[in-house]
Formats: sequence, structure tokens, C-alpha cells
Amino acid sequence: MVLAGPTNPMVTPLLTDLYQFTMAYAYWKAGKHKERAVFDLYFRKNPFGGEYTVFAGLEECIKFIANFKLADDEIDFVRQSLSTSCELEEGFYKYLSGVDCSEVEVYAIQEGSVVFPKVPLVRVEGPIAVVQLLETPFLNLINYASLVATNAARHRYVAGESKMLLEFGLRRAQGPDGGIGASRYCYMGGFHATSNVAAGKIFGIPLRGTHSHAFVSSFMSPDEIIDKSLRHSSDKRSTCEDFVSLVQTWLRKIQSWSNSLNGTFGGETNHSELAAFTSYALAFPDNFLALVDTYDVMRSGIPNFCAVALALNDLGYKAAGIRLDSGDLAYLSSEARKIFLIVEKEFGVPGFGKTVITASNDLNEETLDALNKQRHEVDAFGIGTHVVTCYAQAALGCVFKLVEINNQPRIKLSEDVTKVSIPCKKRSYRLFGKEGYPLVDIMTGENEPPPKVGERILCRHPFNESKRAYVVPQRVEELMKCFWHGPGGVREDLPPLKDIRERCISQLGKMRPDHMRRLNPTPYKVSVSAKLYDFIHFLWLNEAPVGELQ
Ligand SMILES: Nc1ncnc2c1ncn2[C@@H]1O[C@H](COP(=O)(O)OP(=O)(O)OP(=O)(O)O)[C@@H](O)[C@H]1O
Ligand SMILES: O=P(O)(O)OC[C@H]1O[C@H](OP(=O)(O)OP(=O)(O)O)[C@H](O)[C@@H]1O
Ligand SMILES: O=C(O)c1cccnc1
Ligand SMILES: [Mg+2]
Repeated sequence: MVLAGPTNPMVTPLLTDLYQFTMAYAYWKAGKHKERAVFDLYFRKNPFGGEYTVFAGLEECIKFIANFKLADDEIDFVRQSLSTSCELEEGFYKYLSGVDCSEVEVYAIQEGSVVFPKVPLVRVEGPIAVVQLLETPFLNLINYASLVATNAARHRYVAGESKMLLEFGLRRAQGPDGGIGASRYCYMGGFHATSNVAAGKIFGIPLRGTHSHAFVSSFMSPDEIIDKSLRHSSDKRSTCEDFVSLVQTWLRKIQSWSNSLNGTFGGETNHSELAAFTSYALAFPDNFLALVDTYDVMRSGIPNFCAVALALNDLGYKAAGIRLDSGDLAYLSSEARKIFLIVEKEFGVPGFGKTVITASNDLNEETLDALNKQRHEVDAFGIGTHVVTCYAQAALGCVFKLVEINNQPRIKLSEDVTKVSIPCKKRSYRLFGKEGYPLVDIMTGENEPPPKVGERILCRHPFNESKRAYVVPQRVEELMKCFWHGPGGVREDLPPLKDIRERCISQLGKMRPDHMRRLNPTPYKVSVSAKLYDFIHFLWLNEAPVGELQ
């Protein structure tokens, strides 16, 4: 099957770092360019102080390599750019013009999976010069995608499964690609909908929205409403000729009733706000919602909303809800809920107590957590800036490291042990315990026998000798599957976004809760087999120069 290219047409072979081309030339000049290399793409630390990450961006990588080909003008540009330092041999450009990914293989964990540090998310094999050109675009396509999907999943975890999460971040996102990507990967991470219309069209993400303060404050008085008629919802022959008056009648009823309450609700409401709400209801009688905080939530927004909602109720329509966008969201949502419950009883409107309350305004994990602790009555959260910009952490540090060349394992050493790469072409497995939770991820050499259900296996920390444990897995899942094996090769299908989202939600739901909590979560164990452990340390000693003290 022919795969379409990446979503963003800016993702071309030139969307890479210059040094990938200079290295490609040097490989070519040395006659090394066709040597078979294996690279692992992984990250070293979970983001946001957490102990888990959601892997995202794979589909874009596969679409990128499926269409990887340098066009003539791109080769001309590379020629121009590289010849500023010295004239390169023309044969290199001839080679570049024939480069594609037909000899590349990509193994990866399925998109939407919960993943952990050091375990390869993607393994790319192929001619070294070609795979090197893929490093930067792969990292670019995976780093932000995984960061934002993780961020979304974390917001969902704090908000709780029963809450609706709406992504409202397009206006604050880092440019158009940031905005589109954020909508897609927030949905993947468990958000329910986006306000981003383009993302709705491209990815089929459900669209949701309310209205803004501008809409409310643009109205001056009910006299502005020209067409005041509204047809009954089910009986299309019956029409209310003056919906505006019906609303005003309801407002008076609410006001006289509220006089008997204790004063925080009702009284004189803002008439321009009432005009805005009435107008919105006339435009969307089936989906009336109101932003209630433009003037005063309790004294104006809520009574005005109730008046319009009760008028709609007379005509067989059910109001959709309110949005709160400022103030104390715990207090205001609770007060609004109380009023809705009283209105349900007082005016006999079944279900009115359940009117949906949406909250927005600079929400993030902390504010969601604080709201939970105070108790609130919010049903849906509209979250923008913090989720799309990944305000709490700017980047996920995925890296792309050479682990084997010409079947020879390679290691990258570092003073910082967390930065030492794990050599060899590997396989990785997730081992599940008795209670069904994942216990540990283990990497083995490519040709080692896989861990078996019911058989004890030693899992070793890759670098810390004293950290090891025996595990008797109740279930074993191999993590990496083949997603690209040349253009015609058999490979895993790329599932629809909805299925990836479901995988993500389901995997997150099966994690042990102590790995998921916000405060001091327990690290998930990532290990290597005894054989791989020994080999890493053998190679480490082999490659590290011995110092000499004078
Ligand atoms: N009950 C609450 N507990 C903790 N944080 C809250 C609570 N209610 C709202 N917040 C958060 O507090 C911050 C309040 O923002 P800010 O101080 O700008 O006031 P505001 O309500 O937006 O007022 P205005 O927009 O009228 O200036 C927001 O980030 C909001 O999400
Ligand atoms: O707060 P965020 O999480 O980024 O969510 C999106 C915000 O965007 C809108 O505000 P608007 O652009 O009108 O600006 P303002 O509310 O900051 O004044 C909306 O009312 C939310 O408050
Ligand atoms: O539909 C909304 O309420 C919305 C959309 C984007 C940003 N803020 C709010
Ligand atoms: Mg705001």
C-alpha cells in the first residue's frame, strides 16, 4: 500500500541538521556509506517529574521514510550549502539522488504505548549514511509528540476519568505545526475534543467549543435582536414569536424567587449579557451554552443563563451548559451546581441539576489537583497554554544512538553513567506480574531466547551492579514490532488515531497506581538480561582508556 507523506509538507529530507549531510559525504568518501548500521531512539528521563511517558509520533516517521527521496532542487541546495567550505565530488550528489529508504528497517514500540527511559522506542537499521539523515527528523517528529501526549495523559490522570477534557490551546501554541500537533497528541493522550477546526478535519478529532467574552460584551441591549421567533423543538408547527419576552418573563420569575434566597444570586442582572445569551440560544437552541463570567457570575451570569435555559425548556430544548473562565473555579462551580439543583426542583425541570459546567483559565496539573482537593462541580475542563506548550517541561530529550555497525556492537561512554548507551541490536519485553500490572521492561541481545511465562529470569539494572531481581512473568509482551521493511516488506499496520488513543488509555489504566501518582511516584524498573549486562560491561572496559597517574 502506498503511504501518504507526513502531515506537514515541511517534513522533507532537508528537515535535518547540516551535519547529517556532511557526515553522509564523509561516509561516502570513505566508502563506508553502505555499511549496515543500527541506531536506537530512546529518552533518558521521564518528563514532568513523572515515571512514565506516552510514545507518540511514529506514524509520521513511517510516512516520512515511505516517501523519502531528495528532489533535484533539494540536491542543488545541498550542493550549494556544502560547497561553501570546499568543492565536494559530484559522485556524492549522484549517490544522494538515488537515496531512498528501501534498505531501511524500522522496529518500534506501538504508538500510544506507555514507555520508559533507556528502552528503545524505535530501532532503525540500514546503510549508515541514509539512517544518519533520518536522525534529526525522527527526533523532531517524536520528541514533541511524546511530550505533549504525556502531558495530556497527566492532565487526564489528575482530572479523573469522568471529566471531559477539551484542548483549547491553538492560539497559544508554538506556531501552526505546534497547534496541529498539540491537538492530535492531546487527543491521543486522552483528551476528548479540541477547539482546533483544522485538526478536526485532518485527524477526525471531535470538535467542541463555547463562545468568548467578546460575544457577550458585543451586545448592548435586547433591542438588537431582530428575529425573536423560535420554533418548538419537536412540534415544528408551534412557534414562539417573541422568545426575548419569554426569557424576560423567566428572568422576573427567577428574580422574585431569588429574593427569598440569601442574596448572592439574582437581583438585577446585566441586560446586555442577557441579550447575548438570548441571541446565542436563538442561533443554537439545541446547544445553548453561556460564558457566565463577563460581568458577575452569581449576580448576573447564572441567573441570566437560567432564564434563557428555562425559556428554551418551555420550547422543548435542553440547555447544554455554562463556562466559567475566571475567579475561584471550585467555589463558583459548586455554587452554580447548587442553583441548578434548586432550579430543577423549584421549576420542575428534570436533569437541570446536571447542567454541564465547563471551566477554563490557565488550568494545569496543579490547579486541577487543587480543585480536586477543594471539591468542585466542574464536568469539563478547557485547557490551553499549559497543555500545548508543555509549560512544565519544554522538551523530552529523546536521542538517537549508534548501537551496532557491520554486526559489531558499539557503545557511547560518558562521565555521566545515565548517558552511557546500551550497545547491540536488542529486543525488549514487558514482563507482567500476578496482579496483571507490568513489573519490568527487559532488554536482551537480539539472539537471546525470549523470557518465558512462568520461568524465572534475572533482570539486572543496566549499570548498577547491585540492583537486580528475579522475575517470574505471568505474561510476556515483546515491545518492538516491524513498522518498515523496505517499501514492499511485511509490516505492522498504522492504526487509526482513535485506536492509538484507546491503546494509550487502556495501558495507562493498567499501570500500578504508585507509578502514576504525581508526588514521588515509584520508578518503573528497566533492566537488561544477565548476558547483555555482562556484554555491556565487557565493552565498556574494552573501550574506556585506562588512565595513568603520575
Ligand atoms: N479554587 C481554585 N484553586 C486553585 N486555583 C484556582 C482555583 N480557581 C481558579 N484557580 C486558578 O487560579 C488562577 C486565577 O487566575 P487570575 O489570578 O489571573 O484570576 P482570574 O480569575 O483569571 O481573574 P481575572 O481574569 O478576572 O483577572 C487561574 O490559573 C485559575 O486556573
Ligand atoms: O487559559 P488557557 O489554558 O490558555 O485556555 C485557553 C484560554 O483562551 C481563552 O482566553 P482568551 O484568549 O480570551 O484570553 P484570556 O482568558 O487569557 O483573557 C479562554 O477563555 C481560555 O481562558
Ligand atoms: O470554545 C471555547 O470556549 C474556547 C476555545 C479556545 C480558547 N478558549 C475557549
Ligand atoms: Mg483566560
